[in-house]
Amino acid sequence: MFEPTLARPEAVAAPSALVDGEPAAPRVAAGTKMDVSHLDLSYGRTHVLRDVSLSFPEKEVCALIGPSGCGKSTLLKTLNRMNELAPGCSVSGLVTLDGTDIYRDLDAQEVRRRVGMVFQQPNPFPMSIFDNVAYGPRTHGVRDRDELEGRVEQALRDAALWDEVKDRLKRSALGLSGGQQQRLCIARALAAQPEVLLLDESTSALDPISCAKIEELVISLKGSYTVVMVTHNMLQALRISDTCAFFLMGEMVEAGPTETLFTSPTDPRCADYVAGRFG
Ligand SMILES: Nc1ncnc2c1ncn2[C@@H]1O[C@H](COP(=O)(O)OP(=O)(O)OP(=O)(O)O)[C@@H](O)[C@H]1O
Repeated sequence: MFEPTLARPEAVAAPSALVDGEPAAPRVAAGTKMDVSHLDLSYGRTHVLRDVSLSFPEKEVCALIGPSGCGKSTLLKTLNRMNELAPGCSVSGLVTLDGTDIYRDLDAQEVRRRVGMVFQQPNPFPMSIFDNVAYGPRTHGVRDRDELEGRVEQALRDAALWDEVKDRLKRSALGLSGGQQQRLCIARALAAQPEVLLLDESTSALDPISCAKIEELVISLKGSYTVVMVTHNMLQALRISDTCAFFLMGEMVEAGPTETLFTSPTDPRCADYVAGRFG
């Protein structure tokens, strides 16, 4: 076991700061689900994120784009404190969920329950389809069989997988196709009833049909969840995201409504990237 060396983030605009003895109101705009302010992150001596500030509007999809190694996945992991699991990681700045500082004022387990994550490669547990989806609720103390069954069915329906698996819930999840496995992983994340869903290149390992199903799924999830996704697929970002942020070498270069970012970006580096001239 290693000890994470996470530095306590220095609150830049701590929502819990006292002003004249009264708690200050959260300094995030209405409609903002998560907010990142002046975030810096290093792995040992490698400075990976530099003074990143970015807001994630509630119940919208935000795509993080940029060339390989620019820090997209690292930023994603700071949103549910997964970065703490990497040795030598230190972070400063402020990350809030509904205006609350997730590093100072929330427990890491609570953050990870409220902010779920799905990875690039489908990673179902070697257990039944039912047990995969029930895993989160069980971990959070749900024991009642009816409640568990209800949660599993709802999550599988939300992940557009119920009809394909309802007759084989006791069979191994490893027998599903890659695309089905990834939707199962989304169902597993949804069963924990998160408020935010992080998708880290979650379609890049899939065939085009499975990829299209996940894209449809993400579109259907907005309205219920706030989604932040990392993608290398510009067309995918254009198809399914509402807002988009372009990163380069650890800096957030430009962010805004996806259509604006793709049709009339202000920064020439962003213009070159979305036009496919590099990356
Ligand atoms: N656990 C870690 N320890 C040390 N360095 C890391 C770690 N994770 C990532 N890095 C480094 O941080 C930088 C950003 O990596 P990150 O994975 O966030 O980039 P990315 O934009 O998501 O890249 P890609 O698109 O290729 O997935 C890279 O230089 C990477 O080598």
